[in-house]
Formats: sequence, structure tokens, C-alpha cells
Amino acid sequence: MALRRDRIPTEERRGTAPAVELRAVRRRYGRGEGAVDALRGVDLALPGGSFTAVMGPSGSGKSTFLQCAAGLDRPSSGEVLLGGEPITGLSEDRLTKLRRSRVGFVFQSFNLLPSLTVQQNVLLPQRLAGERQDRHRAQRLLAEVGLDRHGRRRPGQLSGGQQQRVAIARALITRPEVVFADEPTGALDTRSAHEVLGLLRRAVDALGATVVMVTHDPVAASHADRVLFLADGLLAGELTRPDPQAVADRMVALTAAADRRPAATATV
Ligand SMILES: Nc1ncnc2c1ncn2[C@@H]1O[C@H](COP(=O)(O)OP(=O)(O)OP(=O)(O)O)[C@@H](O)[C@H]1O
Repeated sequence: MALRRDRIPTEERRGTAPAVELRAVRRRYGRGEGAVDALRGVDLALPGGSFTAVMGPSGSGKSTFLQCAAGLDRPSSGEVLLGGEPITGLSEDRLTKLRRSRVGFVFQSFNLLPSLTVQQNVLLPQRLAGERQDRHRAQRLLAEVGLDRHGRRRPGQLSGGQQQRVAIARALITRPEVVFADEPTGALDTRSAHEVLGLLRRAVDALGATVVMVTHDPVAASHADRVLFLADGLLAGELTRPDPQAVADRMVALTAAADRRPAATATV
């Protein structure tokens, strides 16, 4: 399953701006006394061709971060840029188009359409974006994830690990600015999880993709170049070239600190 380098790496297409940038991003849910500050001012820049894991205790803001960074949710204040382009003020229509062509998603539960074949699932983002459906590229990506002989099958005929590999091919079909993976190994056995993480790693190293992965698993996080830790809606440190034990130690400390804090209701 050797991945071949894409003809046009992401960073060459979009210049040298970070693939993803957050500037002073805040997200408050609700109003008044019951309001919750899920993100309380996050600044970060993720370079193209990098693999970043995002970790943090339950309720620290990981999902909110992912949703805001991917244009699925709007920050209450601050700015999100994709490839140097601010997306925060875009209309819902333009945001939807941007998500379809410039962002790839890999979900814990695969989210493949059961009635479509594997190849049709891989091509779906191009179809939804109104782009030409590139069957050769779909076939090549399926070969790269080791499933080129499964293109005519339905997702229900594949194992969980195989379905997640289809989802990775689907996430890469439009050569997105960034692939967001939300607990991509959460529903997989250890061996399938290892394969999926290896594919995400190689998508970065061999295709020049940019991957941002939210995970609870220190072993999964250790496949990334860098782990960012969130605590109580703020960045709370990072590890580069992380090893699983160091990640686990950091998580134990952050979780203990979070357990000592009162619930994250906003001060109004
Ligand atoms: N739609 C919402 N309405 C109100 N509060 C919300 C909403 N979504 C999230 N929150 C709150 O915002 C905070 C951050 O939630 P978020 O889901 O981003 O954390 P997380 O780190 O992804 O948690 P987990 O690891 O448990 O999935 C939490 O206090 C949560 O209860």
C-alpha cells in the first residue's frame, strides 16, 4: 500500500500560509448564567503537510475546536483561516462549498453511505462539490489504502477498519487544504487502528496532506508530529514528536487538574 506523492502538494497550491490558523477564537454556548465558554481564546497555526493531534480532558473543548476550525461552527469571536483565507465571515452557502472542496473529514463512525459502492463513496465529495468525478484518482486512492479490488462493494460488506480506510480515501479525493479526523480509531480494534493511523501518517508524508486529529488515545496521538493539549477551553501545552508515555502522563495531569476545577460556566 505505498502512497505516491500527489502531483500538486497542498502547500504549493495554497502558498506558504498555514493550512489552518485560529486567531483569538472564542466560542460561547448559551447566554446569561448558564452560558458555557467552550473555547476561551485559542491562537494557533498548523503548517501544511503536518500531522497534529488534539487532546484534552472531557469537556476541554476539543469537539468545539474541531467544529470551528473546519467551518462547521462559527466562533463567537476571533477568526479562522484556511490556507490564509479568513472563513469566519463567509455566508452559509460559501462555507458549505468550501467544506466540500477544501476540507476532508474522517469520523469515528465512518459515515459512509450504505447504498453507494465503495468507489461512489470515495467520489461523493467531488459529486457534492459539483466537480468532475475523477475515477482514476478514486481508484488510485483506493489502491493506496489497500482496497482497489473492493471498489464495487458496498460499505456493509467491509470490516470497520476497511470502512475507515475508504473514509480516508474519500477525505483525500478533493486534495483538501486539511483533513479533520474526529476519533478516527475510536471504533476500531488495535490492529485496524494501527493501519488507519499508518495511512493518515503516510497521507501526510507521501501526499503532503495536512491532518488534524482529535483523539483520547495516547498511542494514536503518538503518530502525529505534534500533540496540542486543550484544558478548559485554552491551549495548555504541546509535545513535539510525542511518545505515548509522555502523552499519557500529560493527560493524567490535565485530567486531575480539570477534576479539581468547577464546571466551565461563563462569568457574565
Ligand atoms: N451545544 C452545546 N451547548 C451547550 N454547551 C455545549 C455544547 N457543546 C459543548 N458544550 C460544552 O462546551 C464544553 C466543551 O465541549 P466539547 O464537546 O467541545 O469538549 P470535548 O473536549 O470535545 O469533550 P469530550 O472529550 O467529552 O467529547 C463542555 O463544557 C460542553 O458541555
